[in-house]
Amino acid sequence: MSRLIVAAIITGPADTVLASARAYPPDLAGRYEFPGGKVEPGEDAATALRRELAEELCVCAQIGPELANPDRADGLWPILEGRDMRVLWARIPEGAEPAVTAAHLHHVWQPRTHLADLDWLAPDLPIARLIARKSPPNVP
Ligand SMILES: Nc1nc2c([nH]c(=O)n2[C@H]2C[C@H](O)[C@@H](COP(=O)(O)OP(=O)(O)OP(=O)(O)O)O2)c(=O)[nH]1
Repeated sequence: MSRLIVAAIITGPADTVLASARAYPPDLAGRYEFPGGKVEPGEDAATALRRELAEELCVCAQIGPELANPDRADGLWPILEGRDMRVLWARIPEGAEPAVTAAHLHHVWQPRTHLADLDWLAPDLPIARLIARKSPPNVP
């Protein structure tokens, strides 16, 4: 069975959200995604996401509630290669700038209401559109 992917909606200053341009594979390079990765066996979604954000962005994130897919009872989002993705809101310390590591070419803090204007991985566009219409929750 293919592994679940978890990804973060990281909120930033002035009502922005972090979008990360993938570095690989070549056919996806430069397209934006929500940073995250595969859930390892034995991890829950929040633990996996904290680990992925520490590894890929070198940030210590607080993980908040899920942004469930309104069209599916399990709340998961269908993504590439027939996989499913769980999407969670997240926050990083004020002033922290995510590092660019091997996974990404760069990151942008995109105004939330214009999130869908970026060139997202195709499965992420409906997620970006929903975020643009939603007020972010409080992430303690
Ligand atoms: N992280 C992330 N992956 C996404 C998103 N949308 C989407 O279709 N995907 C797909 C792309 C990849 O096929 C898969 C994630 O794999 P990955 O390669 O980023 O995961 P990883 O960091 O754990 O893997 P690895 O390269 O270290 O082995 O999910 C998204 O918003 N964020």
